[in-house]
Amino acid sequence: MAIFKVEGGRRLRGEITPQGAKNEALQILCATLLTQEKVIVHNVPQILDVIQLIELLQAMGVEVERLSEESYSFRAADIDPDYLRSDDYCRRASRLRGSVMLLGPMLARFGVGYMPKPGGDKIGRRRLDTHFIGFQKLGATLDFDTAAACSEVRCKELKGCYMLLDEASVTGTANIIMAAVMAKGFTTIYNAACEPYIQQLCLMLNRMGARISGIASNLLTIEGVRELHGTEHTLLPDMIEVGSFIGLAAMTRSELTIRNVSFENLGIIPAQFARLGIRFEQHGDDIYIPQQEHYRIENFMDGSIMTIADAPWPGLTPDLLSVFLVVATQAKGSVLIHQKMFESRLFFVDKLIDMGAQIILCDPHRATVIGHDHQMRLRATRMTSPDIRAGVALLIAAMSAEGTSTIQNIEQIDRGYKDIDGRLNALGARITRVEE
Ligand SMILES: CC(=O)N[C@H]1[C@@H](OP(=O)(O)OP(=O)(O)OC[C@H]2O[C@@H](n3ccc(=O)[nH]c3=O)[C@H](O)[C@@H]2O)O[C@H](CO)[C@@H](O)[C@@H]1O
Ligand SMILES: C=C(OP(=O)(O)O)C(=O)O
Repeated sequence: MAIFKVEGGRRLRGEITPQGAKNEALQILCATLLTQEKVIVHNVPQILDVIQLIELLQAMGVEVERLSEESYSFRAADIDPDYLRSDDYCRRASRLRGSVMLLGPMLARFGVGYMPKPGGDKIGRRRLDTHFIGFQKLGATLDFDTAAACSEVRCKELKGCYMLLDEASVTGTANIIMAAVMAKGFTTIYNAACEPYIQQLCLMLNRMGARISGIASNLLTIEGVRELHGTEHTLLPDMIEVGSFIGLAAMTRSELTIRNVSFENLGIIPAQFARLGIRFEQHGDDIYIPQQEHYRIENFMDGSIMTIADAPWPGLTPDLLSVFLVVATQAKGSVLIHQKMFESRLFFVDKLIDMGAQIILCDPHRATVIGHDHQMRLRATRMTSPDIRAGVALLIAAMSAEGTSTIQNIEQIDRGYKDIDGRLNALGARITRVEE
């Protein structure tokens, strides 16, 4: 188990380029199972979740070739569906959330898929109803083996249909799309998630020969085709990393340029940071954040206290609320952070309170933050990273704090952020990785 020792109070300076997007990578890598031809993927981030998914694909029989540091080719010509019943598969698949998206492609191509309870962040209930109801509507049967805690989906032939999803689940939508691309006839998915990563998946599938229309909206129509072919795909920059770096720059009063952010795919994220009073400039596809001593949270137009809340895309992604929360602790003014989707994602505020932040956890979903306006520095402490995003929020807190903090369980951060210590140290941070 490794820990970070973080020397706080250092200002950073320079340029940083976001990694390829974690949550897009997980969808795209699963989609490579949909064809026996070669699929080349560029900008693949070297993070734990992605590495584990690549290893899992290899164990399933996918030929994987690393073409360069961040480019891979995948060829799923010789898949053994029976391997998915093995303990080895269950052990590997249950390490990450993204493995749930193996189900749709397996069902589409081999008529069967198995899934143990997936891993991922422990941030509250994370149900899979949307996935399974979608598969059932397409004609699959679902069996749950209680003893093995494993679900099996099976079908002879998938048939297109109309479905209105009970919620705009991101991985659920991706899974149903991948199942439907080779189903017979037309599938219509209403209340589909439509975030850029889903758009990217649809664009890639269309390049492979699928017929998906309505991309970028919440109403997708898919005309099933007999087979899909190989293609090449480049992952978008990780918008959660971009947001984390904006927050980091503000909190540590640093001057940073974030390169090649794909601004048009950041949606409401930059505007929400602007409402916290953080200034930045868009230079082409870069974001420049000048050094700023203070940032003042806006009120709503009627004078009431600002709320920052998550919502399905094009609303604000829940994955950035932990970063917004930590950044607000040094803003001027107050804000209510409302995490609507997950019920256990705000508990990490206890640590921030220990560090001297003024936060009231109103209930599991809402926290009120009263900013210090940098009049009082947070105090260094020892803490544990509970999930990827809280982990990075605690890292940001530690980097702004007075003294040296220790962060345990940094594997959680490594799941989603590539070489975060090395990349931030190159900008002037002092983060030491220690194996314990
Ligand atoms: C591997 C991956 O891509 N993980 C992301 C994916 O997880 P994942 O696809 O698992 O998350 P879902 O979109 O299914 O839903 C997340 C949670 O939000 C709730 N919910 C969802 C949709 C909705 O319209 N209303 C609502 O309340 C669900 O009940 C669930 O509790 O999307 C989440 C929501 O953006 C992100 O936090 C995760 O990082
Ligand atoms: C919740 C997240 O990841 P996962 O769905 O993989 O647990 C995340 O990326 O913030």
